[in-house]
Amino acid sequence: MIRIEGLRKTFYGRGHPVTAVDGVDLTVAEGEVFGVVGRSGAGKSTLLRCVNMLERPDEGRVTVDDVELTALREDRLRRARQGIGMVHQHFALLASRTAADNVSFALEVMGVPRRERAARVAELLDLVGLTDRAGAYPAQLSGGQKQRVGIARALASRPRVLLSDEATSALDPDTTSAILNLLRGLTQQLGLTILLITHEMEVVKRLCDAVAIMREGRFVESGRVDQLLSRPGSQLARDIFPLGPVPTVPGHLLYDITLAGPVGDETFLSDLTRRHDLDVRIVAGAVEQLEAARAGRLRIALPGSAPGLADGLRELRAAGFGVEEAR
Ligand SMILES: Nc1ncnc2c1ncn2[C@@H]1O[C@H](COP(=O)(O)OP(=O)(O)OP(=O)(O)O)[C@@H](O)[C@H]1O
Repeated sequence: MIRIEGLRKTFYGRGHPVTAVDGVDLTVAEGEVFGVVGRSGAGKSTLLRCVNMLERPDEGRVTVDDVELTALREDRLRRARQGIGMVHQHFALLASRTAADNVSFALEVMGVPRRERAARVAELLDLVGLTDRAGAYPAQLSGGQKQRVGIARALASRPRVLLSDEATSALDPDTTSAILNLLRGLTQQLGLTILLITHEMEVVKRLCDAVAIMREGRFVESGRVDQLLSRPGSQLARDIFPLGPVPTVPGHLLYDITLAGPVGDETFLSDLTRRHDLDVRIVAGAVEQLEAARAGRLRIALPGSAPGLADGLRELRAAGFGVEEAR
């Protein structure tokens, strides 16, 4: 549904040129939620803005729903953009218009006749669960309600693709959770494809099927969440399940075990004890049901001199667990 090939964008301001996006390839399948995560300045916003061509890339191709946007002139591009909705971190609502009128304004801009607008606005507000606040102004709405208006407005043109720029970053955890549920529901209900940028691991956990970690304009890791988590040395696993500083446990060696996908089974601990006579201590850990898979990481301490140690670790790796010495 979205295909990005060899994308590059450099800004030439005062001082050094900054290559914000430095050769990115990305495919998002229809109905998939793809998250790009990374710290501030990694190039996430620039990448997103290149997808709807608010920013013209210097190199590379962007194809959305089989239309190559990078090949279009401005007039055709304007039409193609209607197939791409955009949700913003700070909602970008018009303060002088009610929730209903904010959504209606998007329809007006698209040239939808006045007599059709009211019914469509009602339908959109219902979709985001905001029918009872239709007449409220943005200042009278909570952050979550404002974002619901933002989402309704983004869906006004019946887009097949939604771009989300930190949609939940300004919201508290409960509201974030409700908005993530709403977005997940919309992918199922409307068959939407979502490309989102975020710095919140919660968004990856609750919403994303696939993810890319962006650093200095490049993807350092990308793929389906369940597959990335089960890859040895996965940065994503470390980011989602941070285990903190490594303590010293006298006489023991510490290992970080990653469980994901089919190996969501924690009986391995009792297996290590029973079959290899290892005294296992759990030092830190978290296991959760994510949208993409059941996954987690455990830091365990094993006696360094135990005869069964090498066999036990070999067996864990053979069973598909990620096993690394804790660092
Ligand atoms: N219009 C611009 N002119 C000059 N430099 C820019 C412009 N837009 C972005 N940059 C630079 O490009 C780099 C990437 O910025 P970008 O906003 O894409 O990163 P980001 O990962 O989205 O960060 P944040 O989450 O803070 O927005 C930064 O070094 C930024 O200063």
